[in-house]
Amino acid sequence: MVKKLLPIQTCLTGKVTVPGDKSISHRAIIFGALSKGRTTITHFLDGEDCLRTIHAFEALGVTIRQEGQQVIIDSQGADNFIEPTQPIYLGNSGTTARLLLGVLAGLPFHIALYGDESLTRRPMDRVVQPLKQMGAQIDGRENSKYLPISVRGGALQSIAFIPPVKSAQVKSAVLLAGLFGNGNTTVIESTKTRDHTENMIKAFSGNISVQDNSISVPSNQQLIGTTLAVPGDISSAAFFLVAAAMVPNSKVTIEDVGLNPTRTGVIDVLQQMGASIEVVEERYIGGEAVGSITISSSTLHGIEISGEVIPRMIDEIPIVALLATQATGTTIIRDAEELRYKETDRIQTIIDTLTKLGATVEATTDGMIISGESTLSGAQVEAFGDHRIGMMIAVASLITEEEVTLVDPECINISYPTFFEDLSQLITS
Ligand SMILES: O=C(O)C1=C[C@@H](OP(=O)(O)O)[C@@H](O)[C@H](O)C1
Ligand SMILES: C=C(OP(=O)(O)O)C(=O)O
Repeated sequence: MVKKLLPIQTCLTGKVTVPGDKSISHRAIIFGALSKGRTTITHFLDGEDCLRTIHAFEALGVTIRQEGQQVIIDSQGADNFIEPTQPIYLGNSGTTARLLLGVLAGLPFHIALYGDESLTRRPMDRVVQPLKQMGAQIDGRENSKYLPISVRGGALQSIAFIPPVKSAQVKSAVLLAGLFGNGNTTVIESTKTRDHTENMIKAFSGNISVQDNSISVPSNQQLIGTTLAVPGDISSAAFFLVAAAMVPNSKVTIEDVGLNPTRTGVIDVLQQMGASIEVVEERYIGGEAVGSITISSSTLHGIEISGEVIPRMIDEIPIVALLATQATGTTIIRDAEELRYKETDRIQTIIDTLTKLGATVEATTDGMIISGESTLSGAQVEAFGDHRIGMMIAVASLITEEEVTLVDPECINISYPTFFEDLSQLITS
């Protein structure tokens, strides 16, 4: 399919609530399935990736009822899981693959996993290596680096692990496996990554200790089902934050959005670039800060983006790169090599896409250099099946001189099925 996207004639105004956080939605299903009793989730992200996590736990015999954004899980915990007779399909979802591997490592089953073309290219050895160290038998393509992968799990040994990559998925996989260990499992991070797994273990009445960047979880815990409201996804909100900052005379408020400090790097970076943003933290749900963000069109300048902020905004780098094309001066992004291991090599796909739209962008090994204040032009562009690149193109099309044709808009359903409706609701007629 192709979608024709017209430049905006007016501005963006109003309020919007974005769908539930993808990372929290995945974890709510996983911990609901591992717990005893009923878990009720509201504002669940009804996107393709999170549906893969639901299907994986259904394959393990868990009863899950989904009606749009409400999900009810009835489970008796992992002791009652059953061995699936068919391989489990993970679609495009890296989070499902890596967190599920952590759970399967502790189950007395033989289970095979496979994914779509993109997921089949993404590295799994980052979780396979520590899980093997804990005692799971795992076998996959190219020395267990890639899917398809099969797991023979069981009783595990608890370990202390320092992830070689800055990844919440790796941390979470090891902590999940730690629940099936024989003592305390500890993960020590060099740079803090999103901490939704830690918050959720507490929300499900579990024990976890967090001291700076060292996280320890004891084994043999009985998690208890709970009721959870998922905050809006700041990674989805970022597309509207950038759109409002770029399009003259705009002012947009995103309500009920997650403001967990391990995720708000995009707010810090937009502020440093000169954006006029007001953040109001209103409440905590399940250990997660929630509030509203208001942003107005702003005069922007280039900055250097590197270091500890990178994991706090890793999925927002494509849309921030677009914003940098509209800022004066140069923006340099460093320490972001992890972008090469996402749904696409995002350093390459950002460069290819923005260059095709007329921007001046250069790749480096761990980031990019963006020269500011380009006039963007219309073109036929592809998202390469990557939802974040698809939404970046849609936002770029608001300010191009001519029409943009987006070749594969359906990939946006992976994380934001109602993206185009929510965007058009903000466009003032
Ligand atoms: O833990 C998570 O839910 C996620 C962690 C990040 O990946 P890494 O852990 O690979 O950095 C992020 O890019 C992904 O969208 C979701
Ligand atoms: C990288 C992403 O997700 P995942 O790793 O779950 O595929 C993303 O949503 O941008």
